Amino acid sequence: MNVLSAKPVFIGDTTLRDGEQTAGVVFSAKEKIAIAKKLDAMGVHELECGIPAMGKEERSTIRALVDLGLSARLITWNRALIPDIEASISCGITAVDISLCVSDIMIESKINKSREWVKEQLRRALGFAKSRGLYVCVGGEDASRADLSFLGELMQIAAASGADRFRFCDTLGILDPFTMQEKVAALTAAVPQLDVEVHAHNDLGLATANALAGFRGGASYISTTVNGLGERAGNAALEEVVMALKVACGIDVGIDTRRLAAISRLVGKASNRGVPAWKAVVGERVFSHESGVHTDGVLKNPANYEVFPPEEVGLSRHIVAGKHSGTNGIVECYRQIGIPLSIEEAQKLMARVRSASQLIKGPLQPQDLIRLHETLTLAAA
Ligand SMILES: CC(=O)SCCNC(=O)CCNC(=O)[C@H](O)C(C)(C)COP(=O)(O)OP(=O)(O)OC[C@H]1O[C@@H](n2cnc3c(N)ncnc32)[C@H](O)[C@@H]1OP(=O)(O)O
Ligand SMILES: O=C(O)CCC(=O)C(=O)O
Repeated sequence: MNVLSAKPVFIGDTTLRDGEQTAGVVFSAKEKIAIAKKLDAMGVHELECGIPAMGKEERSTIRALVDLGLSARLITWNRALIPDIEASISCGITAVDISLCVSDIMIESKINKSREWVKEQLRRALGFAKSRGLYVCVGGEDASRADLSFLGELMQIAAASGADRFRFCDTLGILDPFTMQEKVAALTAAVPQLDVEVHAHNDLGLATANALAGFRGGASYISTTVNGLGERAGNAALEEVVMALKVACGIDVGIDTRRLAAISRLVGKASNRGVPAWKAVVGERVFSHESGVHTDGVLKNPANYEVFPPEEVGLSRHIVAGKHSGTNGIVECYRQIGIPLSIEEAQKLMARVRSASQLIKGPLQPQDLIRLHETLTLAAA
């Protein structure tokens, strides 16, 4: 049992906010409702569901999501501006993320303000939200490039003004997991009274690793999106985070993992961003075996080459006949189409399977296997 398993961990999924911010992606209200219902049914703890400041249409979708009465907490994204928070309240929302730029580069060259302004605006916006009884997460945009002592100061202000948690954002996806763990650990040690969320982007392909590193550093909330959708290279993927916590860290976050493939397909379709066949955890072919040594091992015991059974995430196993097949794999492929083979027959077929696969540059389909089997029978006649 991993030592971390005693620590509570909550998944805050932002497919409907950061996921939809993927350039060119739009979810209809119907799609947002379908995605939210499925995420809720599988046990995701919190859904960041949109940005009320965007306008009437977005607010009407958020209201419809509120009306669903889901078990998951619904939270909206807001700039540290009172009208943004008022727009959230008008949707019936009871939890808000109040976002502030916290790195000097963004404070100076994006919002054209000062650290003092950020501190003051935090007090003002947070004070307003708390006076309206809202659950508040303070979002530290670009926290990974911010001065750590300034972050600590902001977190102290946030805690003293009643914030419920602080979101540490690696907005540009620049951290390595070791640095992520160190930074989050320093902040959770400095301000232990405030829950921390880790929000990791995937610009260097490290989002999932960084999400887990943030958790190891003391974060109790992990921000995810289905399929890792999100700004630029995306966010830490829900399916990767949940399964990595389960398999690599021994932590069950209470999410029904058997529904991961289905939610992945739903979001893939709604976002018009197909899921690559080799996508970690949920790709259609991540439980496909062709290579002789691997297939033989899997047929004897799937645990030889599968980190968890495919059914655990709603997928199934495929044994494929192709260029790298061995005898035992070929016997299995023929067995699956109702043709029992002896080892000698499989050995004879192996060279033909290899050549055919090289010719078509891919795996053999049942009709190809039947045709090759006929050539074998003819040769024997
Ligand atoms: C890292 C992230 O993913 S943060 C989430 C970002 N998501 C989005 O931007 C998607 C939705 N956004 C929108 O619909 C629009 O940008 C809106 C409604 C939020 C704002 O629209 P506009 O008022 O037209 O402003 P515009 O988008 O051009 O510029 C952003 C403004 O917000 C300000 N701003 C940015 N972040 C913050 C913040 N955390 N707190 C306060 N103000 C902020 C900027 O300084 C800029 O204001 P300025 O024009 O006075 O300099
Ligand atoms: O400020 C926040 O709460 C989140 C912003 C965000 O999505 C990011 O910084 O990547």
